Amino acid sequence: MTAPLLDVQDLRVAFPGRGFRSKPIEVLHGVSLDIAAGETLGVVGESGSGKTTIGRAVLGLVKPSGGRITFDGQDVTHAAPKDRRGSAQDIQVVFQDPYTSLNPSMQIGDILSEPLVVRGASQRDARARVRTLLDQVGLPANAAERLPREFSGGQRQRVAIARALAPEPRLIVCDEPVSALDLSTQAKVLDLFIEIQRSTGVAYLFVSHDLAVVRHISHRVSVVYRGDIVETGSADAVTSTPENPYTQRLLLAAPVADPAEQERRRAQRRQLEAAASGSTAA
Ligand SMILES: Nc1ncnc2c1ncn2[C@@H]1O[C@H](COP(=O)(O)OP(=O)(O)OP(=O)(O)O)[C@@H](O)[C@H]1O
Repeated sequence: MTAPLLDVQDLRVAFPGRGFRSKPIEVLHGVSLDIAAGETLGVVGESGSGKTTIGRAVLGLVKPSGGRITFDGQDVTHAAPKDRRGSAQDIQVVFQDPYTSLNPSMQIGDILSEPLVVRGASQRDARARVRTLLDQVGLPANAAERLPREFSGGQRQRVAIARALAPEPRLIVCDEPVSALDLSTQAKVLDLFIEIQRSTGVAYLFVSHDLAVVRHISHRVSVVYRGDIVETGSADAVTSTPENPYTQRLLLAAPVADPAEQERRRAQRRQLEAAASGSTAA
């Protein structure tokens, strides 16, 4: 078996407690996951379960208190982004909110070319790469001379995706990248992620609270509950016939169009909750 591109073993993260002399609060209690080159792992769970913290640890933005993160064979557990030799470029991010993640005073062309020029590309090469990137994410070439505010939410997210793609990463951490978009725009942006993966072979760590979204985009799915991964499997298995009671409840809580089906799920969920009361989900 080939080694995974990203290997996270027994990851623990603790944040400082609030009051003076209060103990650190552990929010990840030993999370293990791996992602192969070109694969999408969906990470799903309710708000506060620890999904974003997993992504931030992989990016080197929070310090693990235990465990090990290996990227392409290199131990990056304690390396801040600037100390990560090759992998600083190799792991990029797309955040949830395209309204705040782009510098409002910079033209799109500069947002996309700046990291390339910093890495030594000539202005001419950077401009050519910007044209390719805009085309890759379905934006017109003249977008380069415009400001973020001239674009819709979906288009801004396309710019954020182009920015992540600029250094030709091997992994993109996608943190709820479609949650701020309306449903039809969500579908288009998800399809764009899939198309980009087919053409570039990039892998995604795709964080979302929405099972339907992770089902659409992921090869495999890991379910996080209160800082632990309680189930990992193929996207199809986890999102249609989950084994873990917490995943079952998450699935039953997902909105469905048919009111009768909605009521059936509500009743099933009540049963599961009654059965789970007094025990843990894992
Ligand atoms: N910088 C921080 N300092 C202290 N506590 C934090 C910090 N970041 C996150 N937490 C806490 O860690 C836990 C997990 O948060 P995290 O943002 O990873 O969850 P999440 O599943 O991504 O939730 P959401 O979907 O709401 O973003 C939460 O209890 C949160 O309050």
